[in-house]
Amino acid sequence: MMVKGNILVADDDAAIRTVLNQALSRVGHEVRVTSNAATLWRWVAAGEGDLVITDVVMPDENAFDMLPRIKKARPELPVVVMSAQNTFMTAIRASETGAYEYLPKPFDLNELLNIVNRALSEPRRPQGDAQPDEQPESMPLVGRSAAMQDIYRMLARMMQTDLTVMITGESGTGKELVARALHEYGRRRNGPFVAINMAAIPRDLIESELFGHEKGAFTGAQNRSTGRFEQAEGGTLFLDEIGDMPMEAQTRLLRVLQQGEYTTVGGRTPIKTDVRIVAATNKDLRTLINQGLFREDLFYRINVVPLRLPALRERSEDIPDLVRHFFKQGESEGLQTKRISSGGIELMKRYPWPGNVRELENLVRRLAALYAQDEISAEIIEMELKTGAQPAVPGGSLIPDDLSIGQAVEHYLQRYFSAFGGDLPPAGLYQRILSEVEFPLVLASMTATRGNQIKAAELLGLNRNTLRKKIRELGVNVYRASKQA
Ligand SMILES: Nc1ncnc2c1ncn2[C@@H]1O[C@H](COP(=O)(O)OP(=O)(O)OP(=O)(O)O)[C@@H](O)[C@H]1O
Repeated sequence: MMVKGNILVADDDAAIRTVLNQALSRVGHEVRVTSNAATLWRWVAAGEGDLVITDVVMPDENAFDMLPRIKKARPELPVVVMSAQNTFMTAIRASETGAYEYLPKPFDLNELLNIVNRALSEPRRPQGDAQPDEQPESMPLVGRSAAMQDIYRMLARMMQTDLTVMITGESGTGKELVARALHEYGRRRNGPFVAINMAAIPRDLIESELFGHEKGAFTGAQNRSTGRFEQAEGGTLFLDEIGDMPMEAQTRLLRVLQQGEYTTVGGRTPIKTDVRIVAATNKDLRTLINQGLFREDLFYRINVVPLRLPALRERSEDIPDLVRHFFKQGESEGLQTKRISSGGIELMKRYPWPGNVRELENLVRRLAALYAQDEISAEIIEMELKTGAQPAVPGGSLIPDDLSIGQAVEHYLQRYFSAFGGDLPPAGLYQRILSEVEFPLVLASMTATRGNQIKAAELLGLNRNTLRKKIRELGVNVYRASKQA
């Protein structure tokens, strides 16, 4: 159902005013438009309008500076903020200053109409306190692609809540970074952020790590120990690789989520807990549920807000920003800042990045550390990316079809050594080359068996546990198709 309202529009761009005026009037709203902040403020102060749509940067005032005043004068007036500066911080500021919704420009008119309709039909209540916060000097998340815009908006919304967030995405897409941002910009920022990686802890110790144990609870438990839940009290607990959580620990976790309390291993007294849970996985939990390895009821409890981080190849337009960001980071640690030639950037945009942002970060650091020249040429990028390139890349392979594996490696090594002139490459070459061959091998086998580890192990002639270990070490990820968000 469409609710009609009186809408105030402020934007110094006449074309946007016209478009909004027409679109909103057509569906029956009353619309008033202005090109400046002063007029908008006059209307708002006079009690006019049921909803405001405003641009951020206007000639006389920035909407973010005006928003606290609007919220103070008219706490129930929803304000939709539009901006062409589509960064993480814009979304965060919009949310912190109490904007109803943030829309990166260019926006979709239908989306805007939906937001307007939603804002006008929701029961009126004041949203979020305006808290004029100091701007952090650096942004935690880099990238302005449409895919990242969606993430920023979702994050901005989630920061004002304590809802459980479930982050999915391939290895290296920034799941941990996002979990930290949720904490550091959210309302629990003054509490602790505690991270625990289920894949990195021996399975039989996970329960005790999470919930703590009493003295003598099991062999080797010589003292009482606090768990991560207790350490995270009042803050955020990040459960990384939650798909690797053993069943018993899952049962305990479910109880915490249902009842807000838990007992330590070997303990009797229930302990109340106030912890926000953020979980992450690069596995498809639905597959694990089907295999009986993950509790379905727990899944529904933690999948309250699913957030799917895009793979880097789905947002290759962010690569130049990321490259600049990582060179700058390296610079603050004493590495040389460099540029990558436009041809080099093009190659990087076509590369599939199986290790996602982490792989890109490593490459940029390697370039900063290993090469003397200011501008990194396309040839160097081609050579550096070559071992990771997979034959079936859309847009063309970098390796000729008729090359054997041995020839390809030989070819790579020749160019690799020559890139160092007379010097030797860094130590550890044997393992590096082997794992670069292992990666595509394991990935191809897992893809061919559609992620079935038993079949892939058989195909490779490896023990299942060995394969599991390799998958983890190499960061192989085959659950590409799990679209959830
Ligand atoms: N949008 C981004 N902007 C800047 N840096 C990023 C971004 N995304 C990821 N990174 C960087 O890439 C690296 C990998 O990110 P992170 O560890 O958060 O990934 P992950 O998805 O948790 O990986 P895994 O599943 O392997 O644990 C980190 O160094 C992180 O700082």
